[in-house]
Amino acid sequence: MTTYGFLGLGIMGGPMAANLVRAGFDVTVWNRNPAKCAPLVALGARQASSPAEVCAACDITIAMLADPAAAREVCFGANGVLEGIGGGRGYIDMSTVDDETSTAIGAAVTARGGRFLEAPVSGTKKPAEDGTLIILAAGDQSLFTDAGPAFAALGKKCLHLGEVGQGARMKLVVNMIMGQMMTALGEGMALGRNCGLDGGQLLEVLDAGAMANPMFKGKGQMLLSGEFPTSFPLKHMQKDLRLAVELGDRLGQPLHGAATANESFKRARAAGHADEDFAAVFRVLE
Ligand SMILES: NC(=O)C1=CN([C@@H]2O[C@H](COP(=O)(O)OP(=O)(O)OC[C@H]3O[C@@H](n4cnc5c(N)ncnc54)[C@H](OP(=O)(O)O)[C@@H]3O)[C@@H](O)[C@H]2O)C=CC1
Ligand SMILES: O=CCCC(=O)O
Repeated sequence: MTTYGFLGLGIMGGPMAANLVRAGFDVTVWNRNPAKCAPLVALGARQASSPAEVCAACDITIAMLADPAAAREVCFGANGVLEGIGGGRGYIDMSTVDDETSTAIGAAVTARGGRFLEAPVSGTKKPAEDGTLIILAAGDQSLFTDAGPAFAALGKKCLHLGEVGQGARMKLVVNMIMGQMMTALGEGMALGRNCGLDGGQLLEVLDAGAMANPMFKGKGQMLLSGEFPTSFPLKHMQKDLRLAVELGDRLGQPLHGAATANESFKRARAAGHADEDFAAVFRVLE
């Protein structure tokens, strides 16, 4: 039976690794802060002391890390992925990173004799817990096939988008749209309230018409309550907008809306809302 490693047990990685254990897979976990391994070990996972140890021991290792810097450090750093990968074993990076980072990691893993797939996800904390993520994979086709049973435990939909880089690009485009939807809702709520409208009725009107969507429904309630319990940290959305704007810059593609949304998220991050849910961008819009 295929053995799995899991690197990065944050908001997303913790429940994803737990779903693999619950699905009956043999799972070995590692996290920079080792305390986060304890709930997984209690479920039946093994704990390793470095990414290298995980990659050497497991047929397929999955990573879910904060950002490009974290993904590079875990791959290229001391006792990192490259020191354990090889022999056709697989490495699947599910973190949201830029295409250049993913391509560099993929090339290094392949050069060491490993197989590489990028597989960022749409869906947040609850879908991670429920195993209903949307997996945006790209890269080694044989690894995509081999990891199919694990993807089935993690997600409700799984696409193979082509060469490494296409998964990262799809994820950044999707989140670029989502970030702008969030600032659009926040500005609408701010203007509506300032001109005397009822916020709940604004959400009711939106939900009844062509703009109805689950995100406005869920995040709209956060705007009404003024509470922003974290599913998707604001700092990560700002990172994604930054990476999307950089991608547009490389391609000479104007991204006026994304650049403006990025500035709002930067302000919110600087104002102390980095670890709140990304809906807390409302704080700097209201
Ligand atoms: N939350 C969400 O709704 C979604 C998030 N994503 C993406 O998934 C990824 C993870 O997100 P999420 O779980 O929310 O984030 P968290 O901030 O909760 O977790 C980040 C993880 O990265 C680890 N990490 C950070 N820096 C380093 C480093 N330098 N070296 C090693 N490990 C490091 C953290 O380790 P430690 O515990 O030690 O700090 C932690 O395990 C991000 O790329 C995010 O954009 C994608 C879809 C939805
Ligand atoms: O990257 C985070 C995306 C959150 C979501 O898709 O709901």
